[in-house]
Amino acid sequence: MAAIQPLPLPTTSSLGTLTHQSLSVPPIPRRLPQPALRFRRHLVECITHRPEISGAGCSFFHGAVGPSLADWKSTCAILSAVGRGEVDNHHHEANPVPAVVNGHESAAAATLDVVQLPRPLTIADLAPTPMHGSRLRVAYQGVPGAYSEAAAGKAYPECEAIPCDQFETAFQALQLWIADRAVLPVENSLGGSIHRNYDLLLRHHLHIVGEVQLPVHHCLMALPGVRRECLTRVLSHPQALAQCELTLSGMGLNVSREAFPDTAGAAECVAANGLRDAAAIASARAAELYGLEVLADGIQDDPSNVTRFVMLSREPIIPRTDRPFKTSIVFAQDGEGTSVLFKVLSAFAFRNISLTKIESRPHRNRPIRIVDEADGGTAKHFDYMFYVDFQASLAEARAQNALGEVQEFTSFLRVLGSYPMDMTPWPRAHNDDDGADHASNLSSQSR
Ligand SMILES: O=C(O)C(=O)C[C@]1(C(=O)O)C=C[C@@H](O)C=C1
Repeated sequence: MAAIQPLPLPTTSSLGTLTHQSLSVPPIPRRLPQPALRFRRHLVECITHRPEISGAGCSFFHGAVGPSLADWKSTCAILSAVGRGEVDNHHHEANPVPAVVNGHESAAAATLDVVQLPRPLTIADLAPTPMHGSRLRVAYQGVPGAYSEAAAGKAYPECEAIPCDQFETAFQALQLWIADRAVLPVENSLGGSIHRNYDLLLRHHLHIVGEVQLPVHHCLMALPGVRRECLTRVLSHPQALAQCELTLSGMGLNVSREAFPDTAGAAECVAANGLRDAAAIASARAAELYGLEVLADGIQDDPSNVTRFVMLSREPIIPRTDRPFKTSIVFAQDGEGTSVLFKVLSAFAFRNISLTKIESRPHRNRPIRIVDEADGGTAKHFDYMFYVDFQASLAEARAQNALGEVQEFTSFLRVLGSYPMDMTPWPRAHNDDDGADHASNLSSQSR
């Protein structure tokens, strides 16, 4: 039987972040080990069995990262060493441990040179809760210091936050049991909807089990000692750049805007590359983590800037009626023009069910419908998928009746989840009601 060698972990600019590539596992032959499988086995083992990786002091799969850039880098060094087999690899060579995720043998077990016979299910296989430890593993997009990491911590206090390079990676990590939950942004009060996640929600069969609303408070940060006059560019997530556009222009900076996959990644880039002409827009925590100095605090165009995140799970929760619930659905219209939409919306209006959100996305399987076929099909209608959030629990008869009616008018209807509303009281900003105060406070901080 061939000995299984540890594989290097993926190297990206943000070491330790799950990448989309690292999750794609090719089809499994019956006997031959494959690099991707060995990597996945190694990755799964990192998460489940290796105290030096998953324990305290290592931030690879954790929300809790040491306070400084040095902590983060030493973590990366440990991980690279583990990847190269420099740390504790006797364990791998002599006695390969079957990779197990939540009580299931992972696909990596198929690499062993033995015939795999089906084994009977045990009670442990049926348990929906994690079997690997007490902490829930929550996938988010970005690197430590990203707002999404904070949202994961708000949604699941004490969780292990797993950084992922793309939204798609976070969906996959959950689907492949590498994570137990995912927390992903869907809309921002200034920037609007995060369309990519709406499309991904439709493509994956996961369930919304909750929501969190996170106040987003942006800082402009640069290397210590860099002055505002030296800046020629500002790096950040496009949403963050959009949320600060007016303020940035008002600050009189002559800077280009450069998009990054996440705000904390932009801060890390400024720090790691010693960029003295660049600033990043990110959280105060990112400034602290990557050793940057805050030049201006609270630069979002609206002091009560907030991003709404959804919490995803492989299993739905059972809807209840003892507290306010929201239900999210997606449907395709099945008829001409806007009358279908009118009928669908009236199903909710007649039952006094409030809608909290409506979003339309191109119907990817049928983006355009030709009408007027008799005349050679001149007129084209764009076809859409509609996403609607309404304020009721699926356990309520009025919600069930409304959906029954919606089904009559639509060709496709899916419930994405019925989940408790985030009812956390809104923290009132000290200068909430006075935009002028906000502006003057800003300029004094940024001097
Ligand atoms: O870049 C980050 O820090 C993120 O968590 C992503 C994200 C987003 O996708 O909207 C989340 C919250 C803020 O609205 C800005 C960016």
